[in-house]
Amino acid sequence: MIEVHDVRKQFGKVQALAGATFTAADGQITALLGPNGAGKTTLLRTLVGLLKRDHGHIAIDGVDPAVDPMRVRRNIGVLTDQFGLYDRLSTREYLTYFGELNGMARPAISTRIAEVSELLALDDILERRAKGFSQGQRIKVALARTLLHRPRHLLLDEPSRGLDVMSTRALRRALAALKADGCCVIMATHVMQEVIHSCDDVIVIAGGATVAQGTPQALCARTGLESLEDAFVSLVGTEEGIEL
Ligand SMILES: Nc1ncnc2c1ncn2[C@@H]1O[C@H](COP(=O)(O)OP(=O)(O)OP(=O)(O)O)[C@@H](O)[C@H]1O
Repeated sequence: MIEVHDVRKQFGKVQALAGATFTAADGQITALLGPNGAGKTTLLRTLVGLLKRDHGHIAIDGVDPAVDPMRVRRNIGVLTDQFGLYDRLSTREYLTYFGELNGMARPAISTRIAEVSELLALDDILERRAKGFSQGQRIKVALARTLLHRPRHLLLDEPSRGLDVMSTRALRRALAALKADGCCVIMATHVMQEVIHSCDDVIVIAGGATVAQGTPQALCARTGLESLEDAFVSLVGTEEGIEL
C-alpha cells in the first residue's frame, strides 16, 4: 500500500507539488490523471526517493522512501520517461544484468525472462541489441526490466505511449496479471481509454494537489457527468492533458 499525505515539492519558484494526498491499495491499478505540468512525474520520483520532498508524509508498506530508499527500491518497480536501455546489449543480456543487480540467481532470471517475454510479447526482440529499437520496443523492454524482480509496487509513468494495438493489449494483460498477484500499481497516463479499461481507482491531480480520488464511476457521479473525460475536465477545469 502506498500512502501519501500533504506532500509538497518546490523547484525554485515552481511549486510542483502543493499538497498531494491519497492512498493506493494493493491488488488495484490506480490511475494518476492530471494536465501537463500537474506534478505527476514529480510525485512518482518523490515516491521512490529520487527527489526529496519539502513537506508531508509518504509510506510504502509503512516505509518512508526519504528514510530508507534502498528498502523501498527493493520492493518497487519504476518505469519513468528515461528508459535507460543500453544500445550494445540484447534484451536478454539487459534483463539478465538488471536481474543480477536485484540479487536474483541466474536460473531464476532465465525463468523470469521467459515469463515476462511471454507476457509482453518480446520474443522477436529477445536476442536483438537495443540499438535501433522503436519507441514501443523500448518501452516494452523497460517495462520487462521493471517487472523482472516481481516488485510488490509499481510506478508507471505513461506506459502506453507509443504502443501499437498488440503492445497495448500486452500491457493490459501485464497489468491484469500484476493486479491478480496483489501488486499495488500507480499509473500516470493521459489516455482515458487505458484508465477506463485497466484502472480501479483514479487520483486526479492539478496544480500539484489532489483534487479528487475515486472509482471512474464515483468521479462521474460526483460531477454529475456521464463520461470520465467530462468528469476530469470538470474537476481540473481544463481539457489539457487528455488523449482519447
Ligand atoms: N527539475 C525541475 N526543475 C524545475 N522545474 C521542474 C522540475 N521538474 C518538474 N518541474 C516543474 O514542476 C511542474 C510539474 O512537473 P511534472 O513533470 O511533475 O508534471 P507532469 O504532471 O508529469 O506533466 P506532463 O503531463 O506534462 O508530463 C512543472 O511546472 C515542471 O515544469
